[in-house]
Amino acid sequence: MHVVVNAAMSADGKLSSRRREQVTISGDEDFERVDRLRAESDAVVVGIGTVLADDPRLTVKDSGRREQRLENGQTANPARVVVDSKARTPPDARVVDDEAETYLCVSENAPVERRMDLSNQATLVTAGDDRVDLLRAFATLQQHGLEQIMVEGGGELIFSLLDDGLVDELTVFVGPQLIGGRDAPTLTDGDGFVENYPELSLEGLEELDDGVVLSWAVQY
Ligand SMILES: NC(=O)C1=CN([C@@H]2O[C@H](COP(=O)(O)OP(=O)(O)OC[C@H]3O[C@@H](n4cnc5c(N)ncnc54)[C@H](OP(=O)(O)O)[C@@H]3O)[C@@H](O)[C@H]2O)C=CC1
Ligand SMILES: Nc1nc(O)c(N)c(N[C@@H]2O[C@H](COP(=O)(O)O)[C@@H](O)[C@H]2O)n1
Repeated sequence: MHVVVNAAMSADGKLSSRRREQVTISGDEDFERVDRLRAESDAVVVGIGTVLADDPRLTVKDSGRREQRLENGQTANPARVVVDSKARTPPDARVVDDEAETYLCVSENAPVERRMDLSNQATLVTAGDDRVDLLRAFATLQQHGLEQIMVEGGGELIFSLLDDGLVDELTVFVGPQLIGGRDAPTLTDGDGFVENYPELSLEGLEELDDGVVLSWAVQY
């Protein structure tokens, strides 16, 4: 399995504002790059915080790319994965519509009723008692044939994946705005590291739109 985290942050490292509403940070060229990356992936992963905040589709936008996937014997869109311990994904969320297959990673303690409600729309992967055990959940996703994984956020999930040593590459578009706010989500939230900080080795640097795309390999 190969895991790439891709996100867009403001020049001061924020993924969105303190209101936790979706903020457009990428420009057209970066959204094209993101669409290419989605089209090259077997699955696009987000946390439940992102689903509740953004109601994302996580589909490939360009029809030519979807057709190319079909010609390659793949589904038109990559699978979508939501990390959602308590099965809080709303049944009418776009991420569980019929545009693509969806996996919901839940914990053992997710209410049975909510799991039942969602089980017609998504494949449930149960891992962890109260919180999703990412190592186990990702191992199960791999058993389902999902090898090339793109994680889009948010900051809580990205931190945990780094903490568990699951991230191979980190790609960040740094956009030309400042968002600020001590409570605004950053690229890596969670508890934060106090030692054994993951180290990054710079692999690429590209000017796009009015910002820059930085690509790193993660070294544990
Ligand atoms: N600019 C960008 O590129 C992007 C921006 N965003 C922005 O980020 C914000 C959302 O980010 P955030 O609030 O951090 O939410 P996340 O999407 O990171 O989801 C976090 C939630 O995932 C659940 N979860 C389950 N298991 C784990 C685990 N092992 N580790 C971590 N989380 C786990 C938790 O909820 P529970 O316990 O209930 O399961 C947790 O609160 C929004 O404002 C959105 O707009 C999001 C993506 C990309
Ligand atoms: N790459 C990128 N740039 C931004 O400026 C963004 N705000 C995001 N957000 C991510 O994209 C998801 C929306 O996807 P759909 O367009 O609905 O398919 C959103 O939920 C964030 O994960 N990304």
